[in-house]
Amino acid sequence: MSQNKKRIVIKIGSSSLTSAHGEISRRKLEKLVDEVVRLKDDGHEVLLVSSGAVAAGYRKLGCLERPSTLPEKQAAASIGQGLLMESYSDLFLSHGYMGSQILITRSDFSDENRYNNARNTINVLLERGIIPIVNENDTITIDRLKFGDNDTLSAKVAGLVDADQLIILSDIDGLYDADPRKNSDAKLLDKVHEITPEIEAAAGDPGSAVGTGGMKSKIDAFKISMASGIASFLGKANTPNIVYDAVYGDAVGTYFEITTDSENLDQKKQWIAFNSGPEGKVIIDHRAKETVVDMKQSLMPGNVHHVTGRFEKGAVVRIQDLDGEEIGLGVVNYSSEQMKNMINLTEPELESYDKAAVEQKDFVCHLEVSMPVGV
Ligand SMILES: Nc1ncnc2c1ncn2[C@@H]1O[C@H](COP(=O)(O)OP(=O)(O)O)[C@@H](O)[C@H]1O
Ligand SMILES: N[C@@H](CCC(=O)OP(=O)(O)O)C(=O)O
Repeated sequence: MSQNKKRIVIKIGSSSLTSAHGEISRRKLEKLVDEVVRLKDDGHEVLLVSSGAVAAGYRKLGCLERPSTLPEKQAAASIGQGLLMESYSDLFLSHGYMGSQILITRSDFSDENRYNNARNTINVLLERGIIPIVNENDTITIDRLKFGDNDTLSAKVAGLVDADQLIILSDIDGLYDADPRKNSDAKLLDKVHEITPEIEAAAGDPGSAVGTGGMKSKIDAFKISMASGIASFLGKANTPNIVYDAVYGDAVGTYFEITTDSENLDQKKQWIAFNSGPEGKVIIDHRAKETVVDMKQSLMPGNVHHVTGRFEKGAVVRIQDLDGEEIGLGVVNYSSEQMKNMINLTEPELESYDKAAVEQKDFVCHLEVSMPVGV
């Protein structure tokens, strides 16, 4: 990749793509496509995470307003996703570019092989100049297994493809220090280096009937992107040239900047922290906690106090202290049964277990990502 060529992930929300009647607005789609085309013409790689399937489909399903039951939303998405892709494909082709559809479920990401496979596929598309268009596979995913909103999905996808920038477009021109609907004095924050508890408290619910995540889910997304070392931006979708200006640093909106102090989890740790879905718990005492967190050493078999749940070697588990406080997540080198067997062994007896229980390279500390990991 040449010095100025960037890999950019752009997420656009339902409210920014649909008309007041809830159907896809051709004008809004054209504006977005025009901006993506400008970036492509400049040589950048662009991936879109586009919402809008439910909003685009519910009227054609015969519902007068956005449905609230899961089966109806899924049926609406089944209609709307096709319409959405048809419009994107037509528009990109009219500029000489090709779009491609990628529908993802959370279980695709919780399986490390499928996660890596998704990365390889998307890399091929991006390297060949295609514009991958990602959405959650709404039609078949059951509620419990949903990403739920496309904000966090976009941050996870940005991490997956090792993007240089994540741009989230919404119906508001950035992050305010209070919910602007409830506080007329709320001020736009143009730069954020850290998601503080104050910022979390200021982030409220969706601003429209078609939006799902609100500012809360955007903040969760920015926590993920920042922990993954990805510079990010939040701005208003209908501002002229917003995407282009966001890439070149001149846009009105909120820039989430990466500093030298920022965490920059490698891809394995990103997968452990944000995608894996932990299976059981390994409980350790306070001395072992110091070893793992402060001294940054691996967790040895002798450090394991007890385990709960069943897991196999290679699983991701929650690591907690004796008070039940979450320390982090890690990949275990032994199954739960093996760990239960090793607990009452003496030092010499433990010598037959020559591997760490959890290696430091496979451990993500809760503090490193300033959020409960594995959610
Ligand atoms: N602190 C805040 N700063 C900006 N917007 C906020 C804040 N708290 C709540 N919001 C609301 O979040 C909305 C954007 O989220 P959402 O409706 O889910 O949009 P989208 O469909 O673009 O994902 C804004 O319209 C705004 O009303
Ligand atoms: N996957 C759903 C959108 C879910 C979602 O996050 O919506 P939004 O809050 O508008 O970004 C759809 O395409 O309708």
